[in-house]
Amino acid sequence: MSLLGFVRPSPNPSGGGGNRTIDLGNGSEVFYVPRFLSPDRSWEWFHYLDKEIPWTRPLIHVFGRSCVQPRDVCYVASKGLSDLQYSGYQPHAYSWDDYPVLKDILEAVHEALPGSKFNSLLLNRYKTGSDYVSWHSDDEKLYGPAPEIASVSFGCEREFLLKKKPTKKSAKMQDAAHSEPPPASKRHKSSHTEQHAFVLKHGSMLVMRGYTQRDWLHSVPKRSKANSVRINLTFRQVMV
Ligand SMILES: O=C(O)CCC(=O)C(=O)O
Ligand SMILES: [Fe+2]
Repeated sequence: MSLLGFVRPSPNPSGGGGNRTIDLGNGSEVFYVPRFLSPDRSWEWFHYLDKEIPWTRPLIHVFGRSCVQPRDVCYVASKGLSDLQYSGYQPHAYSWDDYPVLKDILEAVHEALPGSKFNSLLLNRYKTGSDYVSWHSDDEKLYGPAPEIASVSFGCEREFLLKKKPTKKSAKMQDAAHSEPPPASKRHKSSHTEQHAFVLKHGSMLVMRGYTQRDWLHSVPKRSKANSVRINLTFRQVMV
């Protein structure tokens, strides 16, 4: 444990401490560190973030429709980067200097992931189990072709799902099958159902690497039993 209060990942990434590396195939990988930060420090940071971050719930545009984003968000970025834009929404970029705790968390992430140079951060707050993020990938051009994304979670545990994007071939097969879903016994054979689930713990870090954004989708679905606030920080590197 360092002064910053975080636990270094073990030298063998898939070894002790519950750390898990999942090889998703074709150059995609997920690395999960359940005890990245100590619980006490994580609660201290949770309360700071809950209170001090200027959370907003913007109007976004998806599939030709406007809707309120189903969670609170905020965006922090270094000066001089290209603007982030998603779902017809361009968030205001706050400065790291406005929120010193974010710099401490960034330092902890950089120390744990040698070579990483994150310069932007998307913050999410899920107030209840009705808040969620639907299936998507963070494949915006400004992150480059194979971005590393580090996601740190605080508060209520929520499920994080990953599923493979349908390939052109499997999409065609689905079209041919029309509306009837396949019988349960056949479902596992479809590439659509290749899926992984993680329960993201208070103080944990999950890292997506390689071609995960190109080839996989991820989501945090609604959960009626999740009855307290979860805050999630996703660190990214905008290419300059
Ligand atoms: O809340 C999470 O764990 C994921 C958030 C996410 O996927 C995103 O901000 O792009
Ligand atoms: Fe994402």
